[in-house]
Amino acid sequence: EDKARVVILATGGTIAGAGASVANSATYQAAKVPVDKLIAGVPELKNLADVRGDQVFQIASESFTNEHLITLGKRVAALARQADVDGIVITHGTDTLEETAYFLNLVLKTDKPVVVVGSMRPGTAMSADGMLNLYNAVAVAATKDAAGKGVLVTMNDEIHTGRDVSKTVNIKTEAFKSPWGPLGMIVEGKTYWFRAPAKRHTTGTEFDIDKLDKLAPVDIAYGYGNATPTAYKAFAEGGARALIHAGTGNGSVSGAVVPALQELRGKGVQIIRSSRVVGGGFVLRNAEQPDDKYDWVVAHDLNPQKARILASVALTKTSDAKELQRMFMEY
Ligand SMILES: NC(=O)C[C@H](N)C(=O)O
Repeated sequence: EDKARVVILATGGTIAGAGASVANSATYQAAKVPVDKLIAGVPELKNLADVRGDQVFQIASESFTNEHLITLGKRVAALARQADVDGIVITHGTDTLEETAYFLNLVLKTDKPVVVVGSMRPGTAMSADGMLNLYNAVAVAATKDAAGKGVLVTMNDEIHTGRDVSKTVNIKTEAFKSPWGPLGMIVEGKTYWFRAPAKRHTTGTEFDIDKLDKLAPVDIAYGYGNATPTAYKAFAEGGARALIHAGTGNGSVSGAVVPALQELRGKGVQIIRSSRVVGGGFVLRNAEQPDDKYDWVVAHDLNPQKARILASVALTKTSDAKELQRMFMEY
C-alpha cells in the first residue's frame, strides 16, 4: 500500500526547544531546533508516512499574533489543495496551541487531516514528550480515519478536537484536556476512535481562510470580586470591537462593572460573557445577567481565549449581536 504523504509545518514552541542540561524540564529556550532536525530525531516517522518538513515560523506560541494565524492558515490551506499532500501536522508551542487549533478548525476548507502538536518538555530533557507526540501526530495525519473530523490535537497519546481542547496544567505532560473528553487514542502508531465532533468545523463553516486577510480586534478582561471598569474601557478606547468578559462562575459580572459594559455596548462594542472556570466553564444566556435586555452575547462553553478567536473571525462577517450569538452556539 502507498504511504500517506504528510507535511510537517513547524512554528516553534517547546517541541523545538533546547535546555542546558537533561535536568532542565522547565528552564530552556523554546523555538531553537529546526524542523529537519526534529524529523531526523524520529526516524520511525518514515514507517508511518512519507514526511517532509516546512519551517513557517520559529517562535514561542505566547507571541503568536493574529497575523501569524492568518499566515499559517493560508499556508495550510494551500498545502491541503495539493494533490501530493494527504495530511498536515503543525508543530506549535503549547501556550496558545488551543487558540491556533480552534482558529484553523473554523476557517480551513479541507477534509484532509490537520493535526496540531506540541510538547511540554524540550527534546533535551529527560522523558521528553515531543518525540512520541510527533510520532502520534503523524500517525493521525496519515490515517483516512482522521479525515473530515476537523482540526485535531494530539498530546499525551490522546486525540482531541481543536475546538474543545485546552492546556490545563503547565508542568505535567498530561496537560491537555477537553471538558467533554478526547475523541480517541493513539497506541503504537495506531489510532482508536470513540466519538466525533458535534460542532460545525472546516468545510461545514461559513468562514474561509482564502477570503480572510485580517481579524477583528478583540480583547479579554478578567472578572473578579473587586473588579473595576478600567480595563474594559481601555480596551474599547484601544479599538476593540468585542470584549470577552472572563467572568466568574456562570460568566457573572460584578456590580461595579455592569453599567460600564452597558455603556460600551451602547457605543457599539460587543460584550461577550465567558467563564474563567477552568475545565468546564458553561455560560447560560439570561442567567446571571439579562443578555436579551442588554444585547450581550454568551460564549457558551468556549473559554475566554477560544471566545476571542471565534469573535475575531465572526466579526469579519457580522456586527449584529444576535448573529454573533447564533455563531457562538453553532461553533
Ligand atoms: N510548552 C510550550 O510549548 C510552552 C512555550 N512557552 C510555547 O508555547 O511556545
